[in-house]
Amino acid sequence: MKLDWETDRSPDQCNQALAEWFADEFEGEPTEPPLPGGRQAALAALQQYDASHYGKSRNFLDAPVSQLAIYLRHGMLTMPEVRDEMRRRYAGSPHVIEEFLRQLAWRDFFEHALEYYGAALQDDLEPAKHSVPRDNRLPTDIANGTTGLPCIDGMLAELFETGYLHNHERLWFAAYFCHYRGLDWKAGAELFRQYLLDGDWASNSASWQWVESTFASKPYFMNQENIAHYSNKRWCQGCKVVCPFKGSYEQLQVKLFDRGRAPLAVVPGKEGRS
Ligand SMILES: Cc1cc2nc3c(=O)[nH]c(=O)nc-3n(C[C@H](O)[C@H](O)[C@H](O)COP(=O)(O)OP(=O)(O)OC[C@H]3O[C@@H](n4cnc5c(N)ncnc54)[C@H](O)[C@@H]3O)c2cc1C
Repeated sequence: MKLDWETDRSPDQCNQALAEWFADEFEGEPTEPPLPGGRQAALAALQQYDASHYGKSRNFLDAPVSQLAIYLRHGMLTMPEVRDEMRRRYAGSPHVIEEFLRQLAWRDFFEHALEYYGAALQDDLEPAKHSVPRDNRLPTDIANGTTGLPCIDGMLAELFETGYLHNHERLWFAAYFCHYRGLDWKAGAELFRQYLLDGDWASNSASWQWVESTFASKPYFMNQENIAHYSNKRWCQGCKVVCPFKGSYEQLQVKLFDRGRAPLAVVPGKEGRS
């Protein structure tokens, strides 16, 4: 079937064509994507994105990020195009886009990792740098977004409804999944691939392994202070639950990793690559 997305089909016709094309692949009615698809929309998003405050603000949920990963993931933009456009636009002040290009380089590195490791990237690349066992199920409270923790359920609702999560939310959720729930990163990575519009095999699996410490020298985890600060207290204000993330990094390290076994050189990851 030939699909000409950019020219002769209305959104309704595109949805209809998709529904027929992927009839056995999804449940429910087709829905409008949160971002317009296609090459023209991708180029417009690239041209409109103001990266001048990216370095200082990217870790904050309220700060505008580019959302270009969705277009990169689906081949609507290439990494060299994004890099060159940013370099051209910020030629007079290259330091402004240093952090943006660094993140793009991570994406490039993860694609090389996938090329190098192949299917092995979907399995532990190294032993975890802790000795806490993992359970490979996806618990129903997570699958349904009903864990009872407002922040985690908020992130899950956002994932399910929009197909997007900010990088910091991805890190927090992955740390919750692996370290606070003791679950296998592969089940979490599968959940992300299922719902993220930019879900892929390279950045997704490599990032989950980075959080778990099977592709990094230490596990990444966060505390409540970190979530409250970078989310501008989005969920913490008025939160009534007993917060599992409350405590210093030193206290949480003991709680998460020192369960009667000697931890393997665990160092608290405050920000790391996030
Ligand atoms: C657990 C976990 C799972 C992830 N899964 C995916 C995934 O399936 N697909 C995906 O594309 N990215 C994934 N990422 C990386 C990152 O979170 C997204 O690329 C980014 O949040 C996409 O939003 P954006 O385009 O607005 O990014 P921006 O912050 O605007 O960044 C610009 C571009 O740089 C690249 N980039 C930014 N942050 C990262 C990062 N931490 N690692 C690698 N590249 C980065 C992306 O290509 C992004 O489009 C994951 C990160 C984590 C922690």
